[in-house]
Amino acid sequence: MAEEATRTADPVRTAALIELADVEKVFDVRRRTGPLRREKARVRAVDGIGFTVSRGEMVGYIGPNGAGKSTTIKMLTGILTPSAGRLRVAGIDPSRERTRLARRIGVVFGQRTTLWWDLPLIDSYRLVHRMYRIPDDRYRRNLERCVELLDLGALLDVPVRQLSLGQRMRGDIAAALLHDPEVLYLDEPTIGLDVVSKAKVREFLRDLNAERATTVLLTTHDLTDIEHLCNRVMVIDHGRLVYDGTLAGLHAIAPGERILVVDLEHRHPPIEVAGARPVRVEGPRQWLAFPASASAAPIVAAIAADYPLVDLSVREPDIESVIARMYAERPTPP
Ligand SMILES: Nc1ncnc2c1ncn2[C@@H]1O[C@H](COP(=O)(O)OP(=O)(O)OP(=O)(O)O)[C@@H](O)[C@H]1O
Repeated sequence: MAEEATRTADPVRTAALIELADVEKVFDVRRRTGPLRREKARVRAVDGIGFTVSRGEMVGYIGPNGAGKSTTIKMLTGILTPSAGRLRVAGIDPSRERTRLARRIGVVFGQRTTLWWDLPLIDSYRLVHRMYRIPDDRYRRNLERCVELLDLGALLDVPVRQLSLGQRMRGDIAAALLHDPEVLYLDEPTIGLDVVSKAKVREFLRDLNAERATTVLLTTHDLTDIEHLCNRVMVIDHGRLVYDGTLAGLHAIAPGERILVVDLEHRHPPIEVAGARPVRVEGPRQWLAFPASASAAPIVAAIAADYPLVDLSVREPDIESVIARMYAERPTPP
């Protein structure tokens, strides 16, 4: 895994658009230690991270809650200044030249909107047009393209606060792209969206990357986002980069399990079938775990042959459990 983690620090990769070397971010905080007592403490949110991302890459940046993902993204946009280390985006030091960098990057936060809440969607785009001083023809071209591909036509005159979460997210993505950024940071872009909206957003991002070679750094708790979009994934834990490689490689390090949820006609003792183990029984519903790398088909066929099957579904392991398993298998860092 150490090899994987250093793979991208290769200086030969010259087309690096995002570069971090030994980057740290330390917060000084005051903690309550009693009714009237407060103590100074230091939180090392990012602890010596180094990686590079080349032009046109789509990279997943994942890790448990509090791992340091948002802090990294905030440093990459210039909102936060690193406590130590070197950081460049498109050759620019983000915290020193935040305004210049803003013309080269786009940012979308799934949990927050950058659109004007009370204004119709189109007015937000007009404001972005002026704020970024986007040439008129370029603005029109980009707007038309986003409206068509993100299906925004019927929404342009609707105040943002009346949009559904999925509509708002598509609106936010368009706003982040009107000035043709080279780098797009996406923080949980599919959180809370229904299956159709998720698919739409993913398809749009894939096309954007294919057509414009936009570099994308994506944080998400949804493994399917990574599966559909990223051939590289970086895992951060306690402020340190603990994995940098393919998603398949991550699964291989943390051989997870998938869960088969089986609905039978009636209550039944735990199902016995080769290749899966029963993990839970609740009335007529049973849960069986099987290796993520195995096919569900033979297990499903065997159950259908021997049990009164009504319905079934397969659940992917959530990213937290994949990562948790991965950590359980690796030695604790010094
Ligand atoms: N402004 C701040 N002041 C003090 N501590 C902070 C601040 N911002 C973040 N932290 C701390 O830094 C650590 C990393 O936080 P960060 O928000 O980067 O994690 P994250 O990986 O984005 O988590 P999540 O998935 O929950 O969003 C946490 O311990 C957090 O409490």
